[in-house]
Amino acid sequence: MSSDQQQPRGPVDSSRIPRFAGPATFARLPRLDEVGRADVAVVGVPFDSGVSYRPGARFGSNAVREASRLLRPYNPAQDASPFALAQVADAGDIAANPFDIHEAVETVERAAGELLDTGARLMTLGGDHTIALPLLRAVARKHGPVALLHFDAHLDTWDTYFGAEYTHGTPFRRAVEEGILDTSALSHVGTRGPLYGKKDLTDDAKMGFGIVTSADVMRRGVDEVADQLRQRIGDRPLYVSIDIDCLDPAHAPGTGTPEAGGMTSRELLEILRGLASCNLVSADVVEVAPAYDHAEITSVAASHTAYELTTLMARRIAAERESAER
Ligand SMILES: N=C(N)NCCCC(=O)O
Ligand SMILES: [Zn+2]
Ligand SMILES: [Zn+2]
Repeated sequence: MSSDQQQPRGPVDSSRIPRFAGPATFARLPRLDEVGRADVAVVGVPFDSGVSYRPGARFGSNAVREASRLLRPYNPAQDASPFALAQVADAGDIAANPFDIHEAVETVERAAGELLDTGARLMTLGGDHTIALPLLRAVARKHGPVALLHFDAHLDTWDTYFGAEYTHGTPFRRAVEEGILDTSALSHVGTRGPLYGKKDLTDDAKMGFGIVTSADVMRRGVDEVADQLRQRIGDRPLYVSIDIDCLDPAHAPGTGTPEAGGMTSRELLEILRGLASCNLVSADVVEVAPAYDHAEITSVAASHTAYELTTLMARRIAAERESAER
């Protein structure tokens, strides 16, 4: 860090103020309005009007914030202190219309674009998976078509539900149609469970997606999977979208469309750590529905997932700053 730069303001000191006291921001970090600008803006999108089964992900953003109180400032798995490497701040919530999906999608795209215009990378806490589409639109407006790494039990490349084009099962088909994804670097990880027909898979492959199923992760192991993903992504601008239902219901019961046979939270976190060299430009963690959770199992997993993603972004920001100063 050059001497003229201010040190980032980190989390509240949990040895002085108990971590269960005070309002919850992500990881007890300052609010964006307290620090002015951020390198990584953690933003909530409490929207779940695009779900096909159990509702409730609108309460996910705040559940993840609450569960993130126990996060600590040093990440040993990545040997990095993310909140010292970069200014990470909680940007609050994007208020989207729960009764009008088209309007909500526009609101999320506009608000995300405004945050990106400040130079921040986004760590978004959902909300249901519908919100990935406007987030990708905003990111692609800045970076051009991006590589996508999508962790999910589901493909989310279906066409419509009840005639609706914007739902949590359709964001990535829309994104491919709109040309905002780099179709040479699209991967699903954690895929499993029953489909409507084989065509779901052939359509998905035609769009350019590669699939690493949850069984592949178990058989091949996390290091080999991460190596393969890293090779496919290269140095392209990368967006990572994590549907918490990529985890087994034992690791993430609090979600709207659970499927048996999923990854463990340990596998997810390890694969993410294996992406350390990638140019992660923004990310989301979605589909946490706390009403079906127990003992914060799901929101704790989601908060640690967001912490690993934030660490990846902070490390990349620090590396870019160093190479610019050289
Ligand atoms: N994105 C999530 N979580 N689920 C999509 C499931 C769509 C369906 O009900 O077929
Ligand atoms: Zn899913
Ligand atoms: Zn999904």
